[in-house]
Amino acid sequence: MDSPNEGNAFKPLYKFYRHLPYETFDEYAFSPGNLPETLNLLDPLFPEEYEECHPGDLSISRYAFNREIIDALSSFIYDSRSQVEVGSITTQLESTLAEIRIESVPGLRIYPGLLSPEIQRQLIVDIIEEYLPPKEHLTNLHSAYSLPEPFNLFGYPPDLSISQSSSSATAAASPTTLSALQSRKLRWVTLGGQYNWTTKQYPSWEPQTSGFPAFPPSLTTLLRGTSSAIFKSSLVPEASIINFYSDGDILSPHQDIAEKSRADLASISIGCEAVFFCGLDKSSPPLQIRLRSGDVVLMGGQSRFAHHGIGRVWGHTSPDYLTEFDYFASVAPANPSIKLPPEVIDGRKHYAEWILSKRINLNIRQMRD
Ligand SMILES: O=C(O)CCC(=O)C(=O)O
Ligand SMILES: [Fe+2]
Repeated sequence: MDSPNEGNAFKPLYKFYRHLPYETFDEYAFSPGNLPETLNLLDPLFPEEYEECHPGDLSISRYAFNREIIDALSSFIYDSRSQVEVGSITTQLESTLAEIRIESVPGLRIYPGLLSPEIQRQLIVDIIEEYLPPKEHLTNLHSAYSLPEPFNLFGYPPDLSISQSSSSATAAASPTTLSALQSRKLRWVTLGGQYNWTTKQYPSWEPQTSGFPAFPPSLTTLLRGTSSAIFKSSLVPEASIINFYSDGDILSPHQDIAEKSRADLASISIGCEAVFFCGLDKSSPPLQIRLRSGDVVLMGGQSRFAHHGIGRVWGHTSPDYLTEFDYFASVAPANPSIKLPPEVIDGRKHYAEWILSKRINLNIRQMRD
């Protein structure tokens, strides 16, 4: 058995980033040459800075956003919400799309800022209003608490009391409030094939059988579209874990190996900034990648089973286009035939404030070949 610290080159980096002020992190990202050798921070928006210190380790491709790409990205909004303005998605036509590959972690691909502000806002609305409420979509809270049904994170007064679940074997969960769930207690929700965190397995039943929540169609549209137009990836989205992070949170190093497929894993970042660690083995310092809202990371090839984790999240670093209330008021629901109850519409005024200090990560997986 591995002794936890021996040969673990990730550990000192967690320690380093833990108390690093955001301003210093930001400075380091612009001057990786000034960093101690183990700190090779890659800022995907400015890969040339990194390339200067690690010549030959990056390959950077830049493409113009063409019609096929824009159509693929906007179909996420168009398909389900036919009348919605596409806004800045079309302005992306004038910009370029970067794909960054890293020699030292083969198969890893980074697409900085791929998802437009519209898509990010849509995802936030869908997560709160479509993905969290169904009770089949398990969260870290279900085993400990009796959650209101449907579980609308902002659909009830914040002081709503949340009692311990009767089946909860743990005395650890004392009664709490909705506002505590919003601020730190909600850590993850699972979509599609429900990963079991205890057995570390996916269920053996097949999609389409009863009790198996369908993978959200809107997310499938987004992933399929981008996979064919941009990623050239065969990923079939079947299961997703959505992580909710707050200021200072980390995610310990791990490998995602429960899937019986080598298909790429797609990972979307929304909200606050983070540093992502990724390396093929634990005994060498991992690559450290600055992740911002709208960035997409694909873990394919050898990197699919790489060791990775989140070194730290910095609160209050979400972009302005997510933190203004007005933007959320106008987002249509994924399913236009569902009329939103007034308390959900009213609750939207809290989304912008919530995302100001949150990082959301959606990682999307194929369970088996
Ligand atoms: O938050 C991230 O970017 C990574 C999340 C992750 O690795 C996981 O949920 O397995
Ligand atoms: Fe992971």
